[in-house]
Amino acid sequence: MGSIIDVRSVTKRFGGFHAVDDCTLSIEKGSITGLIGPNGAGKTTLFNMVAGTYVPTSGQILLDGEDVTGLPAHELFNRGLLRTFQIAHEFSHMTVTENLMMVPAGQSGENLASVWLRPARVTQEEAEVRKKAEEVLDFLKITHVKNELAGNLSGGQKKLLELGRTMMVDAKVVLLDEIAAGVNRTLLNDLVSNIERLNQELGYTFFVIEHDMDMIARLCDPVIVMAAGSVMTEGHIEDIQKNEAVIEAYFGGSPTGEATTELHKEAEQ
Ligand SMILES: Nc1ncnc2c1ncn2[C@@H]1O[C@H](COP(=O)(O)OP(=O)(O)OP(=O)(O)O)[C@@H](O)[C@H]1O
Repeated sequence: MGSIIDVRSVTKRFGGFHAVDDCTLSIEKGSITGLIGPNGAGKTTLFNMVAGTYVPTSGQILLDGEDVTGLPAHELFNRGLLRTFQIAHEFSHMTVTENLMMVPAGQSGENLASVWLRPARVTQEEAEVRKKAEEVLDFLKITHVKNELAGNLSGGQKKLLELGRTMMVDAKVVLLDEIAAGVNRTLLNDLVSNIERLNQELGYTFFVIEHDMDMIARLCDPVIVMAAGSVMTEGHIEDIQKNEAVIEAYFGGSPTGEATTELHKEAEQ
């Protein structure tokens, strides 16, 4: 199918420290690719560069074959690359439907002048956006909470809403950052199946940073392992969990051994 994201020899330095160091990887179109690695491996820094939050010190990032190195997040958004964020505090006072409806408007640069000058167009657009929000709620099976304030949702429902926000625009690739954190197992199942449906039915590509190995094992293929700022290996999770170098990297990177225990636990199952 070809790649949708290509990271070519990307480095990010903070002072003299290489948080990401000559990193090269590709995300295949239509895949759900996981990114794991011990604490401090550079996963978040890499994500921040792919998502347009940080500009690489050197190297190149391509989105669907086009050079997007250094483009800010809103331009990447317009090209179909989205990242899920926690619902910000100010949005927690808005309903679930309102949270969904503000995604396209907030990004298209709709301003007060255009609202005054072209009220008919705005009304029609609003009706279309509301319809889209209803379709998203239906897809995610959360219509029953559409009038609930976002701040009142459970952790898992908030994650579904975050996922829903990516569906309000035509996403090509979605970056998921620790989406399983704070979600109970039942809602995690809903989350996993919705991500799989978005992938299979709507063709979304997902790039996922996750510490929860259960989530990675169920969802991601392939899995990329980062250590010390660059890619250590890539493959199926079963092979990764048996890889001695990966286990060693987890031991070295995690003095508490927590991450390693997670990795072993999965390998033993
Ligand atoms: N803004 C920054 N300024 C200086 N150093 C930074 C900055 N951001 C990250 N680092 C350093 O870069 C390294 C990689 O951090 P990063 O957060 O990317 O790792 P990670 O793999 O996401 O780790 P974790 O799994 O713990 O979230 C760490 O040593 C971190 O301290």
